[in-house]
Amino acid sequence: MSGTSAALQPPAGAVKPVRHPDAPAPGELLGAHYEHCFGCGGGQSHGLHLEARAGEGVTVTAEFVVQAAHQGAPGLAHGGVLATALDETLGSLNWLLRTIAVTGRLETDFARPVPVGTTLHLEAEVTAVAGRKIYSTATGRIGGPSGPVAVRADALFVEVDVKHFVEHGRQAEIDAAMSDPDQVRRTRAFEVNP
Ligand SMILES: CCCCC/C=C\C/C=C\C/C=C\C/C=C\CCCC(=O)SCCNC(=O)CCNC(=O)[C@H](O)C(C)(C)COP(=O)(O)OP(=O)(O)OC[C@H]1O[C@@H](n2cnc3c(N)ncnc32)[C@H](O)[C@@H]1OP(=O)(O)O
Repeated sequence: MSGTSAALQPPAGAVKPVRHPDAPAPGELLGAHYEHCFGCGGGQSHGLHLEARAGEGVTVTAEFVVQAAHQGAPGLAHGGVLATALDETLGSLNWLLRTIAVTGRLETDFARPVPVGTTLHLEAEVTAVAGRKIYSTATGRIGGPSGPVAVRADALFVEVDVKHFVEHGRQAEIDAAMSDPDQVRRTRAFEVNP
């Protein structure tokens, strides 16, 4: 079962998501939203290095190879790391909406153990939008993109202003991000709403 809690049921009046006209084309790699992101950044040696790709509509696909640093039980991925992979994949959907949003709620099902060395094939889509609330769902499959579902999640992301990060982040990292032209360009790409 998944997505059963009332908090993840879109309210009456929710609408279908609209892909932003300047969204990356289907098939395009999205790249990291922040170099030091544990999910997608290249600057975290034990991070997930998850690579997400734009799909059709408001969908993405992503891959994550489970490393020894990601174990919970011997030779098996830690559930929290798998939840992170789902969260990161769901978060990358915001590239297609060109909206900055953070995870408010994430409900995860763990259906099969995931051994170290496995490639987790993820796919995610936005199912509904209600004001600042973005409803989405994701699956992670093993053994190939059409293999059995090992993990799945339903989520509610909440749209925020870039001020959210500037006000809450530690000053040293905020200063470094704001003085990095590439980071500023990437963040601005989200600020233009339809
Ligand atoms: C140039 C320097 C800047 C550098 C920035 C760098 C990059 C920026 C670009 C992109 C990065 C974007 C995101 C990161 C991407 C990927 C990482 C994966 C995603 C994450 O890992 S991200 C981290 C984990 N995440 C958090 O760190 C959030 C902590 N949290 C909060 O910051 C607040 O909690 C917030 C903002 C969520 C809401 O606060 P708020 O005050 O803005 O709004 P409010 O509470 O009014 O909620 C509005 C409506 O959402 C409903 N709602 C809220 N929460 C709910 C819940 N849990 N369940 C059910 N409904 C919920 C309310 O019920 C209401 O609904 P209604 O409108 O119907 O009343």
